[in-house]
Amino acid sequence: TLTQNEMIFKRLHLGTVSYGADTMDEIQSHVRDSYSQMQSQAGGSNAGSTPPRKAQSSAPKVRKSVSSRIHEAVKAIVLCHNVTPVYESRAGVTGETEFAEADQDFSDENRTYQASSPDEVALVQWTESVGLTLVSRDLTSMQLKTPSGQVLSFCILQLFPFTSESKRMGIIVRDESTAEITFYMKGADVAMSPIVQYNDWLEEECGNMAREGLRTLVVAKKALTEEQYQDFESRYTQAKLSMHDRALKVAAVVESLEREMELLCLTGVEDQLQADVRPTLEMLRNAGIKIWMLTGDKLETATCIAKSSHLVSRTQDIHIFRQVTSRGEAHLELNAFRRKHDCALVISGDSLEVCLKYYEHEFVELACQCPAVVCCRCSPTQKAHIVTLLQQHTGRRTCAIGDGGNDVSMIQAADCGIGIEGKEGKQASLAADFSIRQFRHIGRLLMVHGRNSYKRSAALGQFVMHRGLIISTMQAVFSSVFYFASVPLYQGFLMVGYATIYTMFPVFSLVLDQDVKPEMAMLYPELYKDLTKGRSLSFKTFLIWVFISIYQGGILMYGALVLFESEFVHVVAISFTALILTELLMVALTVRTWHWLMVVAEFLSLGCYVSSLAFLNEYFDVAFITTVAFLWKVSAITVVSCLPLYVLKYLRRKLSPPSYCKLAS
Ligand SMILES: Nc1ncnc2c1ncn2[C@@H]1O[C@H](COP(=O)(O)OP(=O)(O)OP(=O)(O)O)[C@@H](O)[C@H]1O
Ligand SMILES: [Mg+2]
Repeated sequence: TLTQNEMIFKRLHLGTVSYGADTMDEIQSHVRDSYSQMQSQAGGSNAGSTPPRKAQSSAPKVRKSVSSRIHEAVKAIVLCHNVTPVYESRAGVTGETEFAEADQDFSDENRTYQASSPDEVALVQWTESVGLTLVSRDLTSMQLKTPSGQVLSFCILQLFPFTSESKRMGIIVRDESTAEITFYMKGADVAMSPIVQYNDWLEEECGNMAREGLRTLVVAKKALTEEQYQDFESRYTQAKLSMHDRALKVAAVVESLEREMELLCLTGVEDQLQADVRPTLEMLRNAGIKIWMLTGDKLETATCIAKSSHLVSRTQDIHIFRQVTSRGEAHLELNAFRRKHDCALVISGDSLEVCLKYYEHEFVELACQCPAVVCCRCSPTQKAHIVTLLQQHTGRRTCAIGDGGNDVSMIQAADCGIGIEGKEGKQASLAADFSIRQFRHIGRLLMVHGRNSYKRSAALGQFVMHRGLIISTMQAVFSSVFYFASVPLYQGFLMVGYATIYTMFPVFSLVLDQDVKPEMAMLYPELYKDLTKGRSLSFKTFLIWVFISIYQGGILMYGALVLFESEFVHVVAISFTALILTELLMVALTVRTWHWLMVVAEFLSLGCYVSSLAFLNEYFDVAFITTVAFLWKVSAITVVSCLPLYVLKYLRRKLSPPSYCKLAS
């Protein structure tokens, strides 16, 4: 999520030799050599009567040369994936798509690779750069092009797709020219190391690469004889047809194949940080947001990314939670961690599982005190689990940000899910509440839009309630004065007008209100801290508004009754006019920054009301409305209902100004 997902192949390690960016041309020449050799061999044997298969197997097998190992590794990388080359057909432009397909125009310049995993695309792109190109793929076959332009065809017999749980993927292919069947597999080191044959370098080299921030993948192969494959296939089909525990049985059959595989190579792919990740994380931290990084990556890679993104500052201590498997170990590790202070925590998914099983409460409590937490090798379900756990234990709001399919469950578990749309597809952004294109946009999303959304919804919600409650209070007072007679105070169009054109525009214009300028909100993320206390819309503010509504409703009604004129219509005229004015003034009181549309809305409402007086002679006595007595009575009542609030607001501003006011001054 923090990285661009634009992976670049950086390193290939074969156990004894390692190739970096500057030695890639060596690989290229090795690949070219081995294919030209094969071609000449094949050509020679074709002339004779020996089948090509024989010619190859008779090659010296004693100790594999570096060249052949490179060749094997590159071949494995180019075959073991789920990538499809796609051709931007130029014919498509002229409308001759069919022709282009029949033509099999595998030209290099209009080929792009498509896959759900950007890692795999990087690997296949790299093999293209060293000479072995994947030119086409369909459900059952793959075609490769060698440096000399020859096209090799492979039949895909089985494909075991990648899942975040298994952390590996496999494929069984048959070479069409030699009929050799090979099972290739690649995956995370934790998943692969129990599978491959004994070796003494894998773990160490993996760690070394990961510490540089590279994403590592282990590639292995296993040659299968025809009989072995047939046996496997029959068991596999049977397992797939079974009625009970199908997933388990299928997994068991596949596992039976994943044994003693020949380790071919270790690949390192670089994934750079996105733009502005550091300042964005900094901003979020200043805003009082606690950040947890949950990733499927290896511990070392994750730590490296956490450091380079300044999630953990350079000077900060990092506590790496050791691998634990039992209750006792977890207890010891937790105690060791408890003794450290102000120290970032890095923990792997498996250890986390154990800790949560036995010491859920203690662990969450300790982890919440950390300035930063990194959980690596998390499965998607674990990510979601952590989110729900934090919600339950801290009672805080959680926001989950993710960019891949493996983040969907976490995004859905969080109170607010944010998806980043990009190289890894749209799954995350489709599952999310908000979708952004880059991680850095989250700053503005929270600080500006989040702030406004919260403040405005709070203001609008409470105001709509106030508008309804004040008129109900007036009716209640009116009825009670007249011995609970069921006489409606306002009738017909007065009610309709009150709810619509007289008060609608100013109240709704509150959605344009903002307390802080966007630039200010971005510059001082500390302002966001106030919001996290949830004070804009709480029981307290609700009751305050209820109180205001009752006070104002009471004043308006009693005022009108005290200044009672001989006729009932006068009470209605005075109280209703005062009511409309009160509403408009209250909106003006609530507004923090005037937008020109708000001013328009206020005057529009007032204008509507005044002009409609001409038609309201059914309810009002028009002659009375134009008198001075009417005007002063209305003004007096309005002032009594609104002035105290203005005074209170003024005093509050002076005595305990909200933090944004301090900034503005
Ligand atoms: N296509 C693949 N084939 C084989 N192994 C893979 C493939 N993609 C990823 N892996 C391995 O599986 C591990 C877990 O992958 P997963 O997608 O769960 O997380 P991630 O992509 O590493 O991290 P993040 O959670 O940040 O997206 C990876 O670290 C990698 O080692
Ligand atoms: Mg991923």
